[in-house]
Amino acid sequence: MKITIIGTGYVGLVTGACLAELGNDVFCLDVDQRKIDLLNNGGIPIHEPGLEEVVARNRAAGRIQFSTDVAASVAHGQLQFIAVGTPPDEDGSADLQYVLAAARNIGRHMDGFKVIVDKSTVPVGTADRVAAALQDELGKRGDAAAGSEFAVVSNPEFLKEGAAVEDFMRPDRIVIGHGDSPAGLRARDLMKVLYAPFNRNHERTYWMDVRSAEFTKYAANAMLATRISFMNELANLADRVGADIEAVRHGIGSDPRIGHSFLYAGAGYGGSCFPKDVQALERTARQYDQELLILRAVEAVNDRQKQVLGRKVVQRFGADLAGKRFAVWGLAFKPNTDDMREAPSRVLLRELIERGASVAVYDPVAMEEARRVLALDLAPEQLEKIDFKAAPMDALHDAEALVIVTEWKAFRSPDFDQIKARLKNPVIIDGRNLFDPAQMTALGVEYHGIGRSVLTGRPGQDGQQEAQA
Ligand SMILES: NC(=O)c1ccc[n+]([C@@H]2O[C@H](COP(=O)([O-])OP(=O)(O)OC[C@H]3O[C@@H](n4cnc5c(N)ncnc54)[C@H](O)[C@@H]3O)[C@@H](O)[C@H]2O)c1
Ligand SMILES: O=c1ccn([C@@H]2O[C@H](COP(=O)(O)OP(=O)(O)O[C@H]3O[C@H](CO)[C@@H](O)[C@H](O)[C@H]3O)[C@@H](O)[C@H]2O)c(=O)[nH]1
Repeated sequence: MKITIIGTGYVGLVTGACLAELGNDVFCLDVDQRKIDLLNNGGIPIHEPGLEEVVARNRAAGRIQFSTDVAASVAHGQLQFIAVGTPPDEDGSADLQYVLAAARNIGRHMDGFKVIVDKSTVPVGTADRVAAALQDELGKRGDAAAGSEFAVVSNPEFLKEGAAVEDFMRPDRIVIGHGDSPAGLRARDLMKVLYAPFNRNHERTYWMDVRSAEFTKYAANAMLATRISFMNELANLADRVGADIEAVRHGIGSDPRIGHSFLYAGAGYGGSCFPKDVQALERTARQYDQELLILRAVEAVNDRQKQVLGRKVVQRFGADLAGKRFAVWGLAFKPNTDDMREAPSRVLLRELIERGASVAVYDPVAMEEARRVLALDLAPEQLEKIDFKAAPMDALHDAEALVIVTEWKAFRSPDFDQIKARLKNPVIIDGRNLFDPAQMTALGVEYHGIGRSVLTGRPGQDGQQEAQA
């Protein structure tokens, strides 16, 4: 099929590349000329495992093209995917300006039947606004195409960064919301053909009305964020009462009604989705005079959890960190990505620097993006306190402690003798619970995990700051 993808970011590029991989003829549009030039020169603007190969293969086969030409993009696909950003507005609601601009562009140039597929994460009711914006543009036209038909369907995306290609190619489910007008049913039939290759083994598509599909996306992210905040809150309590949150995780996850996924306590959730989507759903509820109490707490717990590593440093080394140096491993909000959006490392670095410390940092792929983002977060003299190192062990020299923020695979089995030899004190503060506390004690490492104080003989102590917060 001929498909246009509007927005060539994480979701648009992965969607375009994967649909091309299935034999479709894909046109990727973006307003960012630099991004399009980079892609046309064989580059990839994001770090996403496997993506470069899929893009290269399909570019060579002539199945994917990149352009800023709006008219050509509208002419190309009968299916027009909207995959532009929906960042939080000042009040936390989703900013729909890019989505509506894309809709207007389609209305301005379309000629004949089009299906607008909303892949961006958008509040319930957005499809109606997309249809209205597009219709408004059509109404301004005096040509024969002004009466063109269209349908808006909702097809939210559930891929995770760092595993985006895999998630897209092997989805747990495909959610499609469509209307039941003749145009809506025609759109449903085209979507059925498009997604048929994903349904060969078993049917993965859930067909529903448009509003339910829009809602499903927020419900999924809100549920996952809730599980994380729930576990983080319990981990802080475990630190105080002397229980091991990892044992508790296994103990509850073995109940199939609960399951093992997304129960890892840590330094808080980040990324471009959970923080903004939880906020946006709360905002939608308020617009309808309802308060989502659970989600308000999920957000508050996460804001506090992002400070947990800073609190553990202060608890161990005191509030005044002037003249002290710390090593930080991991900057990206999660492994296998260079995405720094809402990354807990940003909260930690700010706190350490504001308390007078200097920091040596290392991340396997996010160093360049971190430099860009931290330059926006911090004043120039604060930025100077950050030393970007080329290898994890280089960050340890003269540091009071190693703080781990992101669970990259390369950090899982380090040489602890080297770590001990380089650090000033053999202290590891682990925001992702990578290591076995008993093994750390045996190795002579003073280990502070999240919710694991019972195993290091410090129940009550590691939790003190949480109690005061
Ligand atoms: N990143 C994820 O893991 C993920 C997963 C599922 C859903 N989502 C949702 O998908 C949407 C896109 O997210 P993303 O992370 O891919 O964003 P992104 O910021 O990486 O990419 C968005 C792209 O859209 C382009 N753009 C903006 N306006 C445009 C226009 N009028 N025409 C053409 N291009 C335009 C931007 O230049 C940018 O390249 C959001 O709603 C997000 O919530 C994201
Ligand atoms: O048990 C867990 C699992 C995750 N996290 C953190 O949660 C954040 C988000 O992780 P993850 O969900 O793996 O990454 P995202 O790429 O943000 O993906 C989420 O957001 C996307 C955008 O909406 C959705 O498409 C995905 O389904 C959804 O998982 C990261 O900071 C993780 O460190 C935890 O702290 N504990």
